[in-house]
Amino acid sequence: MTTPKVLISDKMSPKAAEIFRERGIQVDEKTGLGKDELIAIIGEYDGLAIRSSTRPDADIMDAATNLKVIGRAGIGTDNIDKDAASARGIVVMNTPFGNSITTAEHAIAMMFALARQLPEADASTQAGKWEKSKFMGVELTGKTLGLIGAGNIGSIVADRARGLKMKVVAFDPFLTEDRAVEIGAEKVDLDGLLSRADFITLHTPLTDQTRGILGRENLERTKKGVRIINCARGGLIDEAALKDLLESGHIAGAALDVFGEEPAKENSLFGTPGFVATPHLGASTTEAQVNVAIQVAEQMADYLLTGAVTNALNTPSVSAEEAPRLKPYMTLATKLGLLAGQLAHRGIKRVSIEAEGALAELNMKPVTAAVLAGMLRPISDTVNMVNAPFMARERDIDVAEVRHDKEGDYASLLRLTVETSDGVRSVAGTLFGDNAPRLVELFGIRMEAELDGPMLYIENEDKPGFIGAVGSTLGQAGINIGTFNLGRRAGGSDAVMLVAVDDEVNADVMATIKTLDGVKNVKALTF
Ligand SMILES: NC(=O)C1=CN([C@@H]2O[C@H](COP(=O)(O)OP(=O)(O)OC[C@H]3O[C@@H](n4cnc5c(N)ncnc54)[C@H](O)[C@@H]3O)[C@@H](O)[C@H]2O)C=CC1
Ligand SMILES: O=C(O)C(=O)COP(=O)(O)O
Repeated sequence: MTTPKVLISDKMSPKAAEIFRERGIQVDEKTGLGKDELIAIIGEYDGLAIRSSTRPDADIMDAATNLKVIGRAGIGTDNIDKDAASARGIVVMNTPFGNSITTAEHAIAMMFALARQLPEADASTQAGKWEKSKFMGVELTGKTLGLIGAGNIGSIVADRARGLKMKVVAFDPFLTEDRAVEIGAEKVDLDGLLSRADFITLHTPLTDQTRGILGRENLERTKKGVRIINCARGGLIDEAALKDLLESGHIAGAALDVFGEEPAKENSLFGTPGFVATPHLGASTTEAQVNVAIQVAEQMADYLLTGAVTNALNTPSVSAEEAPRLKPYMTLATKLGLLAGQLAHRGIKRVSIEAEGALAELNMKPVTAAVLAGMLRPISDTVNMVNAPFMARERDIDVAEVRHDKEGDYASLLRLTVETSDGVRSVAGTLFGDNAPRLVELFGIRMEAELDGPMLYIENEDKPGFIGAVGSTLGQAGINIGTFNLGRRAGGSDAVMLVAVDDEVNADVMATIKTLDGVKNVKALTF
């Protein structure tokens, strides 16, 4: 394996580079690159470690011909085109907890800043004005804090706010009543929150559903004198409406750490009375930055060196212990998927993926992803383990995973049962001695075959002389046979043959084989 190479393209704690080097990974740190500059060099790298400034999009990923993983030292991944990454098989991972306390503390700091007008009072005092009567504040005790988004950061904010004797109400469609009780918040709908909250703080990701969640209409429905804090993402609030409502006095204060356009060197809100701004500092503490740098570097190094996947947004997790055990099963799964996909004549409607024996004890999600990647490869040049589950869903393929407790004939077995409009057919395989994948059953017929290189699949009536006829047709065409794998349905006249050939079989030879007496179906396969 060649030494993987990682580019760190945003400012990060030196811990990240240190860890990459300790793990034997080459690392370059080049921050502040323009898009074209990044495109010019990204082809060299296997990994890209970023924060929020680098915005990897489809153009950058097209140039990133070796890129296997993008690691976000932080939480939000709205700066990464995840569909483009998935389509190219690039794993996207983040560090979901490393900066959450720090960000929650920033939201609380912003709340105090608004309640006591700290930034304006500071500027005025340092300007020698001593305007004691101008800066009349409000107490937090007894006030209602409305949380929009009660995930990791929102829950920490709720905990701190309760420590300040505030009443916490939360709007989050995914928050259960039990969890609301646990975090000490009352679950409410958005209207209830807008009408009751004295302070509103946002803690959702930026998605198509949350974009503009505090648009003009919702801002107008807030309680008069409300104070609003946004340490989540700029696109959640309508900035123009916020400015109008601050100027009209309906909103008493707003503190934004994040903006629709960043870096926000200019913004219409700047200078508005009651407005407080910080330059996306939510995650900027020494502690949080060390946490996320260590975590992102460890996760990326694990993936590049061992295949272990942690905190990925577009592919199932695989632990460092599981990765080496799963690897041969993934190869088996891909090969069986390829076989099933190549032999399916019509669109696949349903696939059942069954595990027996040792495999049934392992994490099935990556195995399923590998099956689907193999199965869809005949119809897609771009499918891979990362995007295969999405592609299967897009094609309405129903995917079922089944684990069997019972021991079968093999130490482990993987069986795929594929349903198309032509019927239901299954293939099964196992791992032999040195973890070598082997097919052991094809459409209910027992046979043992390695699935490798170009192969010919032939279904025929079981008649004397048939094998010889196939052999001589291939021989006359100058095609060398590697292995001949035969199987026969018990008691019946159906036989199947998988022939490993050294070279691909051309259309003329295929046509000749199709004319042999007893042939029912012929297909050229590749693995
Ligand atoms: N200012 C900064 O420097 C930082 C900002 N952030 C931002 O904070 C966001 C939240 O982070 P976490 O709490 O760790 O994420 P999380 O995933 O733990 O929580 C997000 C919550 O939002 C909720 N949610 C999703 N859609 C919603 C909707 N339509 N309405 C209401 N709630 C909805 C989810 O159910 C979830 O509970 C991140 O996505 C990131 O954008 C995170 C870290 C630092
Ligand atoms: O973790 C997040 O989502 C953040 O917004 C932090 O952004 P940053 O890493 O400070 O650019």
